[in-house]
Amino acid sequence: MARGFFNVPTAVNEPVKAYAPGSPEREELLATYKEMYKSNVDVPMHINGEEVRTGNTKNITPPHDHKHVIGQYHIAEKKHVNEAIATALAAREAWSSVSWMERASIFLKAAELLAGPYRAKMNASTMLAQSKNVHQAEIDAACEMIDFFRFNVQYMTDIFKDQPASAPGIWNRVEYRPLEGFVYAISPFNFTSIAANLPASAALMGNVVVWKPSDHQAYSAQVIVDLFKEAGLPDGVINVVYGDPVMISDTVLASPDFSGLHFTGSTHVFKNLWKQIGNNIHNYKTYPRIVGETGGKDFIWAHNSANPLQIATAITRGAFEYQGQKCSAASRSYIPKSLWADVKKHLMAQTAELKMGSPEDPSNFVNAVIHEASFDKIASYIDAAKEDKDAEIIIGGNYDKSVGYFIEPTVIVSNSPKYATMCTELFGPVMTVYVYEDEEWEASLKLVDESTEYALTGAIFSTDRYIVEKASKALENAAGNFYINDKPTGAVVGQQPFGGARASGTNDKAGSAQNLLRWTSVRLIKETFVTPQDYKYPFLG
Ligand SMILES: NC(=O)c1ccc[n+]([C@@H]2O[C@H](COP(=O)([O-])OP(=O)(O)OC[C@H]3O[C@@H](n4cnc5c(N)ncnc54)[C@H](O)[C@@H]3O)[C@@H](O)[C@H]2O)c1
Ligand SMILES: N[C@@H](CCC=O)C(=O)O
Repeated sequence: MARGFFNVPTAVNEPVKAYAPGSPEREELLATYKEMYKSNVDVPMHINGEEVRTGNTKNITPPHDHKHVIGQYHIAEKKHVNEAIATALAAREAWSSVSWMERASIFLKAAELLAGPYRAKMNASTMLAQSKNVHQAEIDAACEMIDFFRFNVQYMTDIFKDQPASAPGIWNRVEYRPLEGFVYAISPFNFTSIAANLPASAALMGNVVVWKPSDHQAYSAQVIVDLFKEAGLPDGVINVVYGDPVMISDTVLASPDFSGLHFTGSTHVFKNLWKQIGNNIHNYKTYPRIVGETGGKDFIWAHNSANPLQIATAITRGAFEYQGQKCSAASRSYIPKSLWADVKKHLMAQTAELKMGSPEDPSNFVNAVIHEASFDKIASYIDAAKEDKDAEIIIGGNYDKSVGYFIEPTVIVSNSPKYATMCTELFGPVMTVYVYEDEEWEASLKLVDESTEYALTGAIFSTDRYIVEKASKALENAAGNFYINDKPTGAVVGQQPFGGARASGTNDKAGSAQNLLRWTSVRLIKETFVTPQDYKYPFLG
């Protein structure tokens, strides 16, 4: 019961810890990693707050050390998915009517727990099972997740404040109801923070959720569940199931109470889910909300007024951090001929310094790609580039999966702007460069715009403001997150709301009020204080 118009704490970004040698945070994190490496974790599903173990399990193995089993997770049969749906619906009445401050408090508490006692666990599980280095784990699993919780609370109250005008004698108001039914959250392997945010953003707005994490993120998903529980999230609000994504999705999407999909993952999976929802549309009680952030083929475009060292640095960080497994990762570059020799020189120098190996050694900048299927796919494109006359590998090109799924940061130069690796999302540490004639810079912008189906992130480099303006205009639909003189990765909640259009998603901007609005169904209430009792217009006399 609210007895006041409360202000929530002003959201601020969680400072990124440095983990410098000898620092207490580094010692705690590496000790936690070592402990988890030996732990043999048993990850259950979570339905109505109960841990559900089916005995039907799959192993969890570090991508950089895939012969070592660090635990297992339990997978669902159809009946568990139906239980998760029924449980969510049973929890809905209490959760949807509890005051928003109670919901806000839970997620604000989760933010503080994660900033403190859960930080090392969340980061270490992400390093271990998703193969992120210390810095990549910290900016994702700790800071971005904390930011999602804090900023979403603030955005929720900003939304609530948006109220209509009222003419004399009446009071118009809107209430932001949760959707009628339940939300289905499907999350990817690559960002622990996204995995937490997909169910949490819907739950914050009063919805109940069935959450299917990626199999490859199960370890840190368990830490997220523990965090929510300790923060006070009631049983049944977020229910977690693992297993066959097709069976789980078929079951969920067959429910008449399905009211929203919050998806992040690849484009083809999202398109198929959309189609399936369309085919089932006559069965649903309400039109489901569909929010999906999907694939990308993110670009770096440079003009000859740009600084070659800055371009090379943007490629090294933008393409190779987290092994190119960010949806925002740069994977195609367009460089003017007059700058290419310098850019190449800096790129060779920088990539020569990159160390590759287990995240347990913080000096390793590059770790392993997520699983064998991904490794094999990336390796096959590298092999093709070794043969193709249109392509030349100038950096990297080696790979080895004997211990972990390691692929060297690789740079391909292609003389064809439509070469396969200029257009296809590989989701690995591969950058393809197309060198264009300086005077053809306008035509090269057209190539950037038209070479792929995606429009997620992109970066342009120039010191000439006329060029910056022209390129920004020419590429206005080519990226939902557009960067000027900076790499195209590393969006920060509250600063760069994230998402793309075209085949990259519905662009509902994770970490923004726009996203939260999708999880509400507005009820307008008009109350008249002096209710008319005479139907006649004045001119009728
Ligand atoms: N735009 C963004 O914000 C964003 C952010 C992160 C990742 N991504 C994209 O995600 C992809 C990488 O993540 P991934 O490998 O985990 O993606 P993925 O599509 O393989 O899996 C994502 C989720 O969908 C599930 N899934 C897989 N097949 C399914 C099916 N047939 N039906 C229902 N669910 C299914 C998976 O189990 C997982 O939970 C890349 O394409 C990347 O660009 C996009
Ligand atoms: N928001 C992240 C990317 C998330 C997708 O994988 C970034 O901006 O780098």
